[in-house]
Amino acid sequence: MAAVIAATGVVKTFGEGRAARRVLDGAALHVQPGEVVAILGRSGTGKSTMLNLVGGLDRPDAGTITVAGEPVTGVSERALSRLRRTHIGFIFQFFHLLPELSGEANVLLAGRVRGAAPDAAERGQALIDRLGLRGVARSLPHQLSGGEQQRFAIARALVNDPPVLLADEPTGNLDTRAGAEVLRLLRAGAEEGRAVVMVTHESAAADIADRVLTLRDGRLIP
Ligand SMILES: Nc1ncnc2c1ncn2[C@@H]1O[C@H](COP(=O)(O)OP(=O)(O)OP(=O)(O)O)[C@@H](O)[C@H]1O
Repeated sequence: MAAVIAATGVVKTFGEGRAARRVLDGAALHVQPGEVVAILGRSGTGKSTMLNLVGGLDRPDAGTITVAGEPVTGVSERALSRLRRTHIGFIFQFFHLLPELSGEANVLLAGRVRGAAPDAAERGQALIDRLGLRGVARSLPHQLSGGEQQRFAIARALVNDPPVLLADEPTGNLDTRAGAEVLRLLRAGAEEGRAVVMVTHESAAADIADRVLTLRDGRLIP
C-alpha cells in the first residue's frame, strides 16, 4: 500500500554560522493509511520541527515530503496552503481555537475555506454531536474545559475529512480522563483510514500507537 505520508532525507538547520544547529539530519518517515505513529524523544530533539515540516507549516533545507501523493516540498506557498487546508488536520497542545468564536463556529469556519469538502458543514455538525459537544457548541473557548476545547479542535481538524492528522502533544495539557478521550478519538480517526502522527511525552499516548519512533541525532529510529 502506498504511504500517505512519505518523507525522506529531511534536513533542517536553525541559526547561522557558529550558532547553526542541524536539528534534522536525514530524517525519514513513512506512514500508511489507518496507522498511528507516535514520535518520542527528549526535549529539543526536533519532534515538533519534523511534524511542522510534514504538515507544510515550515520548509526543510533538503529532503522530499509528500502527503497523499502530493508534494509538500518544492511547491509554491499557495499550493502548500491549499494542501494544508484540505489534506491535513492539525491538533496542538494548546488547542489554538480562535478565542472570539464559539467552538461550533471554529469548526464550521474550517469547513468554509477554499477547497473545503462540499459536505463540511454537515460533517462539522455531525462531529459536534458525535464528540459530545452539542450542549456547549455556542460557548467561547475560554468558557470550555481543556478536554472540550481539544475535542472542538479535533472536530475542526476532521471537518474536511483529511487523509492525515498531525497532533503535537495533544494530551499535554489535559487531565488523564480528557487525555484518554482525545487518544480514543485519534485512534478512531485512524480506523477511518487516516494516517495519524502524534508527538508525545506520554506513555499512555504511545500505547495507542501502532509504531513508536524516537527522534535522536536528527533521525527517526524504530
Ligand atoms: N523557528 C526556530 N528558530 C530557531 N530555532 C528553532 C526554531 N524552532 C525550533 N528551534 C530549535 O530546534 C530544536 C528542536 O525544536 P523542537 O521544538 O522541534 O523540539 P522538540 O523535540 O519538539 O522539543 P520539545 O519536546 O521540548 O517540544 C530546539 O533546539 C529549538 O530551540
